[in-house]
Amino acid sequence: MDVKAAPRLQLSAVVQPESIGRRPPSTCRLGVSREPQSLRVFVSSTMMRRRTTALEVSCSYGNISASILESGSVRAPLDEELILKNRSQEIQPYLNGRCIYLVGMMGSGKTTVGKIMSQVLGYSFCDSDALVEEEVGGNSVADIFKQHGETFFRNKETEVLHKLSLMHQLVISTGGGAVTRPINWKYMHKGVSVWLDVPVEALAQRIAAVGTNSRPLLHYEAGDPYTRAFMRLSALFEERGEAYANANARVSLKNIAIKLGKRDVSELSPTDIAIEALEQIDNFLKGEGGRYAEC
Ligand SMILES: Nc1ncnc2c1ncn2[C@@H]1O[C@H](COP(=O)(O)OP(=O)(O)O)[C@@H](O)[C@H]1O
Ligand SMILES: O=C(O)C1=C[C@@H](OP(=O)(O)O)[C@@H](O)[C@H](O)C1
Repeated sequence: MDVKAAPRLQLSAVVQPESIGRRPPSTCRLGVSREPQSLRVFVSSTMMRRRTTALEVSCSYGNISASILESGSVRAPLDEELILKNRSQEIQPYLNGRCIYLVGMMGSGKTTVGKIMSQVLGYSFCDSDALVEEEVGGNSVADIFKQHGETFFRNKETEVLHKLSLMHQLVISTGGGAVTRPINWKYMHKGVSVWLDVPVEALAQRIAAVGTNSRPLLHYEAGDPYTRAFMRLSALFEERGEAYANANARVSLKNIAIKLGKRDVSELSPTDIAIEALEQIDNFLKGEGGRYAEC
């Protein structure tokens, strides 16, 4: 390899991740260590939160390949960022500004995954629970349940979904029970709905880790946190499984794990799930209305 060519090569390899992010880094430092058949390029920038990403640039007979060795700092590894961006570009013309409604059980990742999707699509993110809380003077969902009861909450949730159905370019994280009222589907079908289908065991693990204070429907069971979350979520899923299947697209974490060769759904990152969500939306939009497309 012509080592004089290395600095130019490093720069193009480094610039690419930034060009697909929101904005360029305010500082960017490069370091190079040279070994016999390869160069290692270390990049750190303030955008990458001052941690270091190492790219390995290797050379054989003039062909150059770059691969990420380690990326502790970037929001998602380079290839995932690219896939996300490509998928979002593919669906934009078909989506045509329609809102995306994420539905799924409590803890299924509607908020976490929804924020990633909204960023990459250039949409705003919105949480229907938070809008209900605003409508009720800033009271938390748990307080609304306590003071006014579930029916009052559900009525407010329906009002909020009605208002949202008149809007565009939003990724909306809906409350886990929004699917139970047919009128809510009338509103959600103004946009594209996506079911995050997460096994109950994984939901229970996530909920047990964060506690049930903000989720009144899970709050009162006795027993250890995992078991009580598991019991309650299983019963709710039994009631609601069919309602979630009204969604236009289904994102099955079990299927993603199989596809990516992971042993368990707990090994999937929110970005893996966002990528699959965009793919399933793509399938739905291009297929003109199949109920949902399997992985
Ligand atoms: N893919 C994931 N892997 C592990 N934990 C996750 C994942 N997605 C979300 N979580 C965690 O699960 C909890 C619930 O996620 P959240 O996005 O709030 O779900 P929802 O909005 O559907 O109730 C949070 O603590 C979140 O950090
Ligand atoms: O499943 C449900 O019935 C509920 C889910 C909650 O939202 P998340 O799914 O965002 O936790 C919230 O709307 C309320 O506690 C009721």
